[in-house]
Amino acid sequence: MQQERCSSSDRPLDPGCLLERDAERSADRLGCAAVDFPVAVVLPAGGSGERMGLATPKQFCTILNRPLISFTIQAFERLSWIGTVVVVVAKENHDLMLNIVQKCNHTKAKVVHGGTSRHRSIFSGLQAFSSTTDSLTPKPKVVIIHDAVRPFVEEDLLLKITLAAKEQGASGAIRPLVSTVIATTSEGYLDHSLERAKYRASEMPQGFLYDIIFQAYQRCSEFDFEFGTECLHLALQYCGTNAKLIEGPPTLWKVTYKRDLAAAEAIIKETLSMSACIIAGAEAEAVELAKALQKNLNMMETDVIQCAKESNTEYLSKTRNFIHISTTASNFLGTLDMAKRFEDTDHARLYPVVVVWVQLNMTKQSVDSQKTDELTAFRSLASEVIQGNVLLYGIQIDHTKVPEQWERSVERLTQITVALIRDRNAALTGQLLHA
Ligand SMILES: Nc1ccn([C@@H]2O[C@H](COP(=O)(O)OP(=O)(O)OP(=O)(O)O)[C@@H](O)[C@H]2O)c(=O)n1
Ligand SMILES: O=P(O)(O)OC[C@@H](O)[C@@H](O)[C@@H](O)CO
Repeated sequence: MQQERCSSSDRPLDPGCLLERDAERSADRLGCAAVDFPVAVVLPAGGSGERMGLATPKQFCTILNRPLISFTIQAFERLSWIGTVVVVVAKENHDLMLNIVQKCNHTKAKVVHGGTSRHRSIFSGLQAFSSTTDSLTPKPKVVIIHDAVRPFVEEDLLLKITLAAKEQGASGAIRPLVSTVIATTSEGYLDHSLERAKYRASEMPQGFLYDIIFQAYQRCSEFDFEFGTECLHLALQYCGTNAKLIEGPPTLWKVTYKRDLAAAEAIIKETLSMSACIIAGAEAEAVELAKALQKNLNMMETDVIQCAKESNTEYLSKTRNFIHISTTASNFLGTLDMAKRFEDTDHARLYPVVVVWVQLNMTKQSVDSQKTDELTAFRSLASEVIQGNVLLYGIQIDHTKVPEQWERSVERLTQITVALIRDRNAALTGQLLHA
């Protein structure tokens, strides 16, 4: 049954913004306790994404029907100790960005126009804050600068970056170099190589005392604005502030090429598929199937967080995958009720909620007309709830008292369920598959 997957210890760290975890909530409490000064964010998102090679700038490319930039904004917005998130976009993308803010309910976001380079965009973002205290966006004590195309940023790193910036004036995330850095001659030959162990890749987020980074941008040269790529350098060069460097997790990378977008989608889908809630009602056969399915899912590293008699949206903060087991067609109404309740909830708005209706056939005598009616009703419900970001799938499984047959059926049911949860493919919604 065991399916090859990275072990839970190898799994990418939870990007931190997909599911509220107890750890996340306690970290937020930690953040509130440790951060007793105003913190704001500037997300440069004014680029064109040339290296991605798509017509749409990469920050607006979608993952699970949602623009990449929305995942990044949410990674900050969900933290109560973070205030305004200034999003810096090209003028031509202003309305598009306002639409994303409205659709995804990014209540902390403030949209401003960027410049012809990343540094110019960042400076525009910093200028959105005002030094007058009664302003709607008063200047913060610490400002976090983070590329809008780095969607995976965890709270504990943000806390470290923020506290270090408060103490040292500047801080930045770093990662070990993967490739060795070399210098080339003008003819394209090797001039020399750097000792890789002595160097690190500068990543984001970076944190600054607002006054320091604002002053650095006021003093920097046109060359810096045009060709510079490192905010930490500006703080050192123009304010004499030496940034504290903090090593971050592997998920800090910047989405630059198409492969990065595919990797980001894979991480988000994997994170969303880590848990599920099984609702089985009270019928003995359904409860028996729920227990067998739970055992198999746990073996495939999908943690079953609850085998509930009835579902309610409180589980939505812990998982976005719900498996409803019914033994007769009439219980389809239970699935209908669940799917309708999840529609347009805050959670479904940000990530598609998967509802898998498992129909346990106790007899094979259901007449074809009943099956046809049922399938028609199921399909129309699926096409309705998908508008509210609920993906409704169906799987039939025939009950049998023959142990080997039953075990094989449950294994097939598990594999189909895991595939549906992991892939979240809209094309399969409304289908009644057979385990
Ligand atoms: N004039 C610019 C250029 C870049 N950025 C932002 O800075 C971040 C990192 O820059 P990069 O990865 O280089 O983005 P692009 O410039 O869009 O990519 P490319 O160089 O491939 O065109 C991105 O969020 C990008 O939108 C910006 O705000 N303003
Ligand atoms: O040069 P790009 O605009 O692709 O990316 C900017 C990166 O250089 C920057 O995000 C980090 O290196 C930290 O400064």
